[in-house]
Amino acid sequence: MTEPMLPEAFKQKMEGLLEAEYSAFLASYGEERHYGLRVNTLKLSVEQFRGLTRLELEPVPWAATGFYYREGDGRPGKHPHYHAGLYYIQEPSAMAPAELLDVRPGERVLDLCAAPGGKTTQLAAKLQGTGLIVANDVHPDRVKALVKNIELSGVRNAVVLNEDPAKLEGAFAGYFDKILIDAPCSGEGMFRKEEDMAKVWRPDWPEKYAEMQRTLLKQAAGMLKLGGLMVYSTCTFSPEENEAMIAAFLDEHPAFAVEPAPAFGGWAPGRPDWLGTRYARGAETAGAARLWPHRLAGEGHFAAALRRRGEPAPMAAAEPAPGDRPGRPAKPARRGAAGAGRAPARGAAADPREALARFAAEQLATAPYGAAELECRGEHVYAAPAGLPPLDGIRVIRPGWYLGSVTKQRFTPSHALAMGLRAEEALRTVTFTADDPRAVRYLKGETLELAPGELRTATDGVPAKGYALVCIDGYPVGWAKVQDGMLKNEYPPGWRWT
Ligand SMILES: C[S@@+](CC[C@H](N)C(=O)[O-])C[C@H]1O[C@@H](n2cnc3c(N)ncnc32)[C@H](O)[C@@H]1O
Repeated sequence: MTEPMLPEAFKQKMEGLLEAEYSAFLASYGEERHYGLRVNTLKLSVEQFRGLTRLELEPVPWAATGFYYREGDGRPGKHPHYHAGLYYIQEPSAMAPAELLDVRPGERVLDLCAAPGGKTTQLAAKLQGTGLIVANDVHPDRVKALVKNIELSGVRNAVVLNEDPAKLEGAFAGYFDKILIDAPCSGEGMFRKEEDMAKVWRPDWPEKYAEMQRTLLKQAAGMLKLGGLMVYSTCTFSPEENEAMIAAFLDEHPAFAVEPAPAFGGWAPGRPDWLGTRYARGAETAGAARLWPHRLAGEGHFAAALRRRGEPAPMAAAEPAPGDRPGRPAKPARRGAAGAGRAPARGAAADPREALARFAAEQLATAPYGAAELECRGEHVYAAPAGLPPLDGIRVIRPGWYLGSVTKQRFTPSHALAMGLRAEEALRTVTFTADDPRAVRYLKGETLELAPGELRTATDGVPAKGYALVCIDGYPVGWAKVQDGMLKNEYPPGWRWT
């Protein structure tokens, strides 16, 4: 491959920093970039995916669900399995920060700079549908991509916000077990992947971004529980945005300490020797991780894990009592799985939850929203994860899993509902194999004809007319309405195969 045109000032700076290692660093820009994907374990296991795909996968040493694939080895971004959300295409070193955050089921997690959602979906997979993940990004356009990726991945317990973190500090003070700050940065680790980044880079960018990063770190710190862990990461090499950021933070926040990064294959320690004597706790930045493109198969990253010392207060885990959340409707009559069986009489009341319960009874085998709180915003119904604080005054894009909308007391299921379901949770399913041309025709939005027996029902006696969950190799990709052996396509226009 041809080397990207690296800015002269960048080369000089890196040569000064890396000294003897610089020639190996520079040579890495002449090598092929690395392609990666992460299996979405919300949908299937790594073994199941390996059994399904023809991609040749090599493990990423630091991510159990991460794999390298070869460019030209099919196009994973244009495959029916991609539309089923079976994997997320992610640069391998970008998988490191979420691994370092060590998220466990049941935790409350914040992804502060989340769009387009690579790390949000990675963290959500670690939660396995338990606890909750708040995904925030300040840019309205980028939030749209974040929502799409969360929905494609079938995440049920995410809340998506579009806020300046300053507005989150009050609502979420001391609330989260884990926080990821994947900070906006000068992007020096992107030069091989996106040449244009090298063209626009300026020598004063590290200082400019450092100012933003300092604020983000401080804001995140206030939202972390005692005993909680946060990871700060960038895809850049400059010490100003990395070791100096962490050292300054430690000097100002004595309650935080660096949790030393594990020694995964090729990970290098932070470089306190680049800081001089300016910071009292600079030496602790050796515990951060540097992923260098000349030392491992990845484009480059920095990540530091910071533990807030102290035991979490016993009250911190308490869930608010039902109805305790100002700005929300009073808690509805509990729905849960039972809601699927008991449909209120048609036309009895205008509560959107009743239309949802009717839909669940007629179209689903089980109502899959579990302990979530059903929340209505206008005609839209969401399943919000339990235990959220009031979100008044905060721009909430998704208060939870978007289930669908109600017009004239009729519930229309969302695409997000289809993507978050498992095939066995629908009463009617139609499955195509990924090789069946009808899989792509469905993804293009075409109406399809079914052969006898192709419509599967969860039990005998389910009417052949109604919503069917269309699956590829057994994994949902969207809705269709079945009538007289025809599949009327409900795949949303913005998602279609082009
Ligand atoms: C490195 S990207 C995040 C990538 C993302 N974590 C992923 O893995 O897909 C940084 C993000 O920070 C967002 N951002 C910039 N300033 C921000 C701020 N003050 N608060 C929250 N997000 C911000 C940008 O819009 C951008 O999407």
